[in-house]
Amino acid sequence: MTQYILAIDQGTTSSRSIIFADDGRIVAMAQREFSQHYPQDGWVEHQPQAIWDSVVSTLHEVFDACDLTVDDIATLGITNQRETTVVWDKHTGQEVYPAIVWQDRRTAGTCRALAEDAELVDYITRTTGLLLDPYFSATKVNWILDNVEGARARAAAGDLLFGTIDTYLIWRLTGGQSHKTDATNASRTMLFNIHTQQWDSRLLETFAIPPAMLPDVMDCAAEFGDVSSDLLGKRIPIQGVAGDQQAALVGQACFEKGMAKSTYGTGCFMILNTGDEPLVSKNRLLTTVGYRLNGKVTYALEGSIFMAGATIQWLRDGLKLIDNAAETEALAKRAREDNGIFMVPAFTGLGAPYWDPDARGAILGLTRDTGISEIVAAGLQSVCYQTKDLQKAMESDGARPVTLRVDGGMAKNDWVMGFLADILGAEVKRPTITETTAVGAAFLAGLQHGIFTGVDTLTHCWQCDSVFTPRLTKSQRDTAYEGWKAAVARIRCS
Ligand SMILES: Nc1ncnc2c1ncn2[C@@H]1O[C@H](COP(=O)(O)OP(=O)(O)O)[C@@H](O)[C@H]1O
Ligand SMILES: O=P(O)(O)OC[C@H](O)CO
Repeated sequence: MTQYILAIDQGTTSSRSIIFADDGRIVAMAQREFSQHYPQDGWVEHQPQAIWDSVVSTLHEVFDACDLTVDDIATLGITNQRETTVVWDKHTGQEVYPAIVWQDRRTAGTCRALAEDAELVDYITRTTGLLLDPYFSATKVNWILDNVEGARARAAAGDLLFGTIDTYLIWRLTGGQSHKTDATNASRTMLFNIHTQQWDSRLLETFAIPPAMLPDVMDCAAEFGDVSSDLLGKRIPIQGVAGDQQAALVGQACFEKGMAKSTYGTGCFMILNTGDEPLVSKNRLLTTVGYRLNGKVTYALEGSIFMAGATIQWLRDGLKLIDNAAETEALAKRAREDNGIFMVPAFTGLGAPYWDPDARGAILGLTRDTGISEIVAAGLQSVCYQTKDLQKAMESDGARPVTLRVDGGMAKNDWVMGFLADILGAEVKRPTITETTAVGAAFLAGLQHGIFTGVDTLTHCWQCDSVFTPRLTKSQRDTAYEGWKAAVARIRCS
């Protein structure tokens, strides 16, 4: 008899619930967007209640979209936007402040001040694999405790809990019975020692965070608690959890050292499986937990690009050059080739490997015959050139990606994927199922539940939809990439 798995994918702009059959098929999906709040320049917040409401709505709607009932569901997996920070009262469940989102830069000053201590900066990188940056949860928790009246005293008294979105959802789904996270989400807090797999007491002291606020850290396939029967009418075990980018690594079946995936959504996150050893980057890539199964950690290198699909949104909403993202493909095909136009989409600075927060965007090489097609093509190409930067950084760290699997909204664009293969000089593979984050969460839950016996099951289920093969000669590729590097050099601030 077919077994069914429910996956919650709680992303930055929307929440999805997806039901998978045990052969990997998607049976039904429901999605809800929720509001983004920008209370000040550089601040990004979510209302935890709005996140919760969107999740609960999709949990009901996904059953409306198919013939199954909750009795058909064997297990539940969760994947989530990472780093986003919630602090709540453990007695009332009430958050003390809105969720501070991963994109929020309000703690940049704190990070700059701490960065004067070179030994601390080095300690953070050695211990957590991360860079001292507002992106991660640690300074966000510290900010809440410092800025919400009475919060520090309540935290010291043991009344407040901290969680990333997985933990917050587990807490609410279980009716406040379970305060847990998984090793991938913990590895994005800047409070977690990725070598010992423990919360780090020195960092908790540095960021003045009481240890009692922290969730227990579990494997990605583990017992996280049961969804309370009040919610869906039946208890369902939560048995798989991973941050969304790591869940995509799992969902893309990148289980061998050297396999990489790149997710092209709003931003782009490229993650390379580096096996048992945490490889320390000399090129400002992040070392992170890829997944942890049966207590065994598989490490990964990660490069984060802030503007991927968001560049296309800007072409649509900011410049109004296009009506929808899909149009870009036909326009780019019409663009003059080798036109020497480069767009550097540093709207909020540059991410990996530059980490240049003050850089700002530019379009270079305009001539009288530049038209909309050329500008659109340059926007699409910028995402590929940034991926090339990450590939180069990984290679220079001694970790050449041998396979690149792609997913996310932008991966649907054949022209972009073709150019990506051209500029990387490597094959790019797109799977049939592109909901890879949810696949990863469902797979982890199914693994713990005993529906799947091991990672080999997913390796065999993964199906390729398209392979994009490089067409440019090495010299054409090198010339194009030199042009990109020159353009980036023009806008760098640090
Ligand atoms: N055919 C396309 N060509 C280029 N970009 C696209 C295309 N379709 C969607 N996108 C871009 O992909 C993004 C949406 O991808 P998605 O994976 O849903 O993102 P997220 O999960 O971050 O919200 C949007 O920013 C959109 O501009
Ligand atoms: O929600 P997404 O897909 O934009 O992913 C966000 C990342 O997890 C942030 O690190």
